[in-house]
Amino acid sequence: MPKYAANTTMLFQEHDFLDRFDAAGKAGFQFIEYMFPYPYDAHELRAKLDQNNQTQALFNLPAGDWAGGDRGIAVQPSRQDEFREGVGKAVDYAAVLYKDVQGPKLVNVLVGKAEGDEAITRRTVIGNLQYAADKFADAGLTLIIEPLNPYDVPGFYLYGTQNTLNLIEEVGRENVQLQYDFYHMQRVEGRLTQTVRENLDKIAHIQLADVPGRHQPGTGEINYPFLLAELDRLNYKGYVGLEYIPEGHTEDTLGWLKELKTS
Ligand SMILES: O=C(O)C(=O)[C@H](O)CO
Ligand SMILES: [Mg+2]
Repeated sequence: MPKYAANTTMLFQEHDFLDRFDAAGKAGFQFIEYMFPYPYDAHELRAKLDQNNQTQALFNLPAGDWAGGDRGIAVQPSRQDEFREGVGKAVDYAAVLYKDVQGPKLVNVLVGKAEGDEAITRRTVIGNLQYAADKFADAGLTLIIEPLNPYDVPGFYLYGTQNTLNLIEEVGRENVQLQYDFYHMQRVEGRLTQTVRENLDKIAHIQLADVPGRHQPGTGEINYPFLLAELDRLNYKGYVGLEYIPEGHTEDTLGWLKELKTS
């Protein structure tokens, strides 16, 4: 069975962020992911994890001015210094959040919205991801790249599995893999079962939400009981991040997971 991680950027918003570790712990979550640790002191976050006997599963590289519309900056030539400074910051946070963690230590990158010449953009994003991968390799970290969907994030540089695998190939580093979000990929390409079957060796992290609406499994078109059983059949032992907008109180949206665990 995969290791299910509560995404506390999206879940448990009934609580202040630091209290979400406790709420997730009470709901039975041992693994925690969220987007950005940076508004908080790393040691403060680590203390919350330790208090709840939890393990950090994932966090993201700094992605620019999120509220201002940035969804990453790795593709923007004019922000190379800012991107590379963010790599250093992520390495510092990982040293605290992933200390003594066994298994892969994952940091996700959203590459951002392209600006200007395609060839320059491509050279920029490959150079930045190679820089990040090399710094991460020194720190024992895995860089994972997440494609999104154009309906939620128009203008983003990276949609779809194959585009992302092509980019990973061009980056050419051992410690760079795919972050596969069932929600985004259902909206872009479908083929969820086939894609996972064909590429599981390249997928370092999986996330889920249903379509439409990005709510909990069972509210939309994706057959999660089948899909998650398929992950078991494929012996996927990585994380599945619960990255959905709860329809109702978070604790009331977890029935599907309880059923899964008892089935
Ligand atoms: O948007 C997503 O699906 C992600 O996973 C990003 O990391 C932001 O949460
Ligand atoms: Mg995601």
